[in-house]
Amino acid sequence: MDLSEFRKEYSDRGLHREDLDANPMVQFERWFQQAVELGLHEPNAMSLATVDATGRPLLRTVLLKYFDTNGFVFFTNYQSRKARHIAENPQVSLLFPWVILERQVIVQGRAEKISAAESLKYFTSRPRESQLGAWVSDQSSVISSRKLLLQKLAEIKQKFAHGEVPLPSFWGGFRVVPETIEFWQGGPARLHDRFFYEWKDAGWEIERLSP
Ligand SMILES: Cc1cc2nc3c(=O)[nH]c(=O)nc-3n(C[C@H](O)[C@H](O)[C@H](O)COP(=O)(O)O)c2cc1C
Repeated sequence: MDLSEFRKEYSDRGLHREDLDANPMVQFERWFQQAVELGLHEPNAMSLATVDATGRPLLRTVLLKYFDTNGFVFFTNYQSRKARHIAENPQVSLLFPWVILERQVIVQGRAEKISAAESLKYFTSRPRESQLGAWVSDQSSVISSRKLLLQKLAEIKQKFAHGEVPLPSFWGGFRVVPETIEFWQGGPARLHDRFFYEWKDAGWEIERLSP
């Protein structure tokens, strides 16, 4: 299938140096809020790239659950493939594909496990079904059938029939502490605007990159 005629001209909305906040997390918050206001489906869905011990990269989607000046936090199974990669190499990359806004944000940084207390705070805010689901899935391992998962769910439901569902020791959050963050805004004639923030000696430096 030839897709060479799939071509869109981008608007001249532009991104100007003087409009950027000195702190990329503040800039990210602005863009995130605009994505929410536009009604984007799952604006907090992001691609997470990890690298295994042999240097092979792998991407998957995860949901950003909160962010602040310390970084971006997502939740997962600590025994999953992504968690194994992070244990071998904590350098990761995140990508927010806000294509409908003619935008993308790319983050490079280090992934760090958050504390169990911080994970618990989020875990208790989840619906009970999601809490039980965390117990059921031995994420990224091979399973012979879906039936097995449903059996396990029934067992877990019985086990935790009364009271609160405890936080599994194998489940929690990672914080991606950003080292670089790039904001990309599509422009006419493929002359897009790109601004690259890099953390250097206790401060953020900003450079414009050629599209
Ligand atoms: C929209 C969307 C959101 C997802 N959110 C998460 C998430 O927040 N955490 C998670 O562990 N997996 C999430 N997943 C599933 C992951 O993409 C992936 O299949 C899973 O984490 C296993 O990845 P791994 O085997 O590389 O560790 C999501 C998938 C999609 C499509």
